Amino acid sequence: MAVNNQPIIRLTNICKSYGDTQILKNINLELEAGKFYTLLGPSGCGKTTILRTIAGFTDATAGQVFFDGQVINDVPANQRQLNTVFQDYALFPHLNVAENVGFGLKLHKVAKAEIETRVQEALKLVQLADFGDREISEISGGQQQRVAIARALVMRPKVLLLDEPLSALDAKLRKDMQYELRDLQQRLGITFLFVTHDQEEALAMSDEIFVMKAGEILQGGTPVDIYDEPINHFVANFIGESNIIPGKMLQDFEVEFVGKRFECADAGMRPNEAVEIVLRPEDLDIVAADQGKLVVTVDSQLFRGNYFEIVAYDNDHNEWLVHSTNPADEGTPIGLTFDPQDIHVMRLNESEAAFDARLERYEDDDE
Ligand SMILES: Nc1ncnc2c1ncn2[C@@H]1O[C@H](COP(=O)(O)OP(=O)(O)OP(=O)(O)O)[C@@H](O)[C@H]1O
Repeated sequence: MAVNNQPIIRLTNICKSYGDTQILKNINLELEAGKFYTLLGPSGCGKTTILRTIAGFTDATAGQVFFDGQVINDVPANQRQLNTVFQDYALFPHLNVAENVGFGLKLHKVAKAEIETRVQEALKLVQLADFGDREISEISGGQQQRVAIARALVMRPKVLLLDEPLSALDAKLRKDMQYELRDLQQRLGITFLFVTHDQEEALAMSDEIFVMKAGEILQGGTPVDIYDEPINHFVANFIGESNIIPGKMLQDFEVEFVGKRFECADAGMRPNEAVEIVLRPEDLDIVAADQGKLVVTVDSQLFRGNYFEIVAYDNDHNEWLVHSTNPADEGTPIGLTFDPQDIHVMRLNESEAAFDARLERYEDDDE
């Protein structure tokens, strides 16, 4: 028997332009069934346009949208087996909670008794079982957000598209909802494609993240892969905090920066190739100045609750961010040490495909 392992959603070479402005540039992505995916990128990079193209609210200028192996470019939005949760929830203020959730089923002429059962089921999933009779104006922002999710889930979609659904919530509620959404996705086992410009949210919730910039997907991968091995300056800078320092690859597993040679875990570049190195602030340890692999001078610091964030400069005027459990004295030199494995070396203009191929090649060589 054939095993169905094709992606539930596949985009091939999707382009979108408004007039002369190209908004999406050759987007290719695949979503497997049952996983939590996130499109992450700054405002205006095209995240919503990708969601709208998948949902059928926007036509691509070129390229194909596949759902379960079938091209769906010409399938109207209301006939696609997916639902969208919008940023502003788009609830109907004149309908109560249950009526809002059951609206789509009523439109599809589902029998009244079945609507009632499915609405109750959906409200239970989002922990609002007793709220069916409430007016929308009588529930909180977080509850409205859950009604919007219940309204989408009641249609039993195979894929749920979520466009910045947590952005209207305050920080505490937003965090609670991150857990709830992640838990809900795991319990239901349906595919979520979530849009956010909040990198912490993306790292916390996703099985896989696609990092976008100006209409392109720069890198896709698990949160750990993207955090540990960003392919370029933009991704390294956008995901987490990092020190990005110019350097030179001397040979495989040996890099030079701030005028010193260091062992590292990267390879496959040309000798003397200009590169950038990434060292995360939490991977740096402070020692006495004469014992450091590098010496930097402390410029300023902020107390962040469970650590001090120290800003320091080396002799080449590179800024270094260091997370430390102890404060440092401003204006004084300190030593920094780090594990060679924590140095990540990036080529200056490497595509994701070339990066992946190089990684594969030298990981094979290692064996
Ligand atoms: N109907 C339209 N006509 C012209 N330009 C549009 C239209 N819709 C979107 N755009 C432009 O396309 C670009 C991408 O918009 P999109 O909403 O996809 O970005 P986004 O990454 O979701 O941003 P945000 O995080 O701010 O929601 C923006 O520059 C936007 O102004």
